[in-house]
Amino acid sequence: MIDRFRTDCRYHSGMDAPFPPLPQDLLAAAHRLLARAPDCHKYDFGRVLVIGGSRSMAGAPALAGMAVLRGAAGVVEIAVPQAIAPVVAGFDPALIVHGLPEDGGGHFGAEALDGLLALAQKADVVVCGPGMGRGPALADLVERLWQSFPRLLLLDADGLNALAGLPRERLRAPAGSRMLTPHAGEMQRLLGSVCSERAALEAEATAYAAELDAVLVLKGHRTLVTDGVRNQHNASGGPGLATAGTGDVLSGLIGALAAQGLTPFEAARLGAWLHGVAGELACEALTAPGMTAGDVLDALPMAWKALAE
Ligand SMILES: NC(=O)C1=CN([C@@H]2O[C@H](COP(=O)(O)OP(=O)(O)OC[C@H]3O[C@@H](n4cnc5c(N)ncnc54)[C@H](O)[C@@H]3O)[C@@H](O)[C@H]2O)[C@@H](O)CC1
Ligand SMILES: Nc1ncnc2c1ncn2[C@@H]1O[C@H](COP(=O)(O)OP(=O)(O)O)[C@@H](O)[C@H]1O
Ligand SMILES: [Mg+2]
Repeated sequence: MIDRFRTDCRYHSGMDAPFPPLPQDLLAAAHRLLARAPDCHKYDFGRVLVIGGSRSMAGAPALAGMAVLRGAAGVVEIAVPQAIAPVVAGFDPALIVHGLPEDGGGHFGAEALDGLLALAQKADVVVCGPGMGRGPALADLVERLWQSFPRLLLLDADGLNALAGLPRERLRAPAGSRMLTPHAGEMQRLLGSVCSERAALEAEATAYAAELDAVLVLKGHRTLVTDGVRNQHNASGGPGLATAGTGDVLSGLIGALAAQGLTPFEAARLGAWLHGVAGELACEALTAPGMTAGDVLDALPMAWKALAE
């Protein structure tokens, strides 16, 4: 019964090792993150800005922000519409939260754009989209970030929905590295097509990543990480991750790894691996039906430990 339960929590059942091995080429990068100098300080580990949230979705940017910290970046700032700022800050005292002007629907308003771009200037990585909703100013925000932010911009959730509404010719000249983390539904929206077969969707996603010169993480069972040329599937994780908010955790985690100096392709692959291992650990402790995204966050320290071993 116990063995059956353990294998239900992961999709590499049948392996002897407790977790699927990390691909060899990521080991050196992973161990660089684990080794900290005695005189280090938080700004050695990068700053991430999370932009997201809306009146009904305060949890998504909070989960992403917490995953930035559990992903070992030194500092996270979270920018949200002002009405939800106290709620988001209440998730954890380590979060720095900025409230920006909102429209009547509880999304960022047009007056928030300059403030958001100013906050981005200090960040090594911007994660934009979790819980952001679909307000009228958001396409403009994403277009301006795409064209002007000179470091890694990671778009997830409603950041991707805003991107899907922009003509592709306006995305030709990004100012820095770009990463997209869609689930299958968001990927189809980006492509503007319905593609229900996974292999065909992966092929289209790869071509899309190449066209945009972006790293793309197509999430789900055996998450694909592609930069349009290199394609890698993640081997960790399992069905316990099919619960609200786990994608928000992944976006913050990948942002944190990139802020610590991993390349976007490395950060996406290591992030997917750690996230999957944390999902397996949470599932083994709590069952797939019983676990939540907060449990994945709480299991991330043990996933780091698995990496260290
Ligand atoms: N506590 C919170 O504040 C939470 C907020 N969330 C936010 O909710 C907003 C909507 O996100 P949703 O993920 O619901 O997406 P959407 O509502 O944009 O898309 C969901 C649609 O895509 C379809 N779909 C096809 N393949 C899918 C797949 N593999 N996974 C999921 N859906 C698939 C679904 O059937 C559904 O029709 C985002 O801003 C997201 O960040 C969620 O992350 C959940 C938690
Ligand atoms: N059946 C599954 N097997 C493995 N991983 C899964 C499965 N279902 C969902 N996941 C993972 O859970 C996360 C869900 O992300 P997403 O759909 O964006 O959720 P949300 O928007 O609610 O945060 C992704 O990392 C995805 O790979
Ligand atoms: Mg999501």
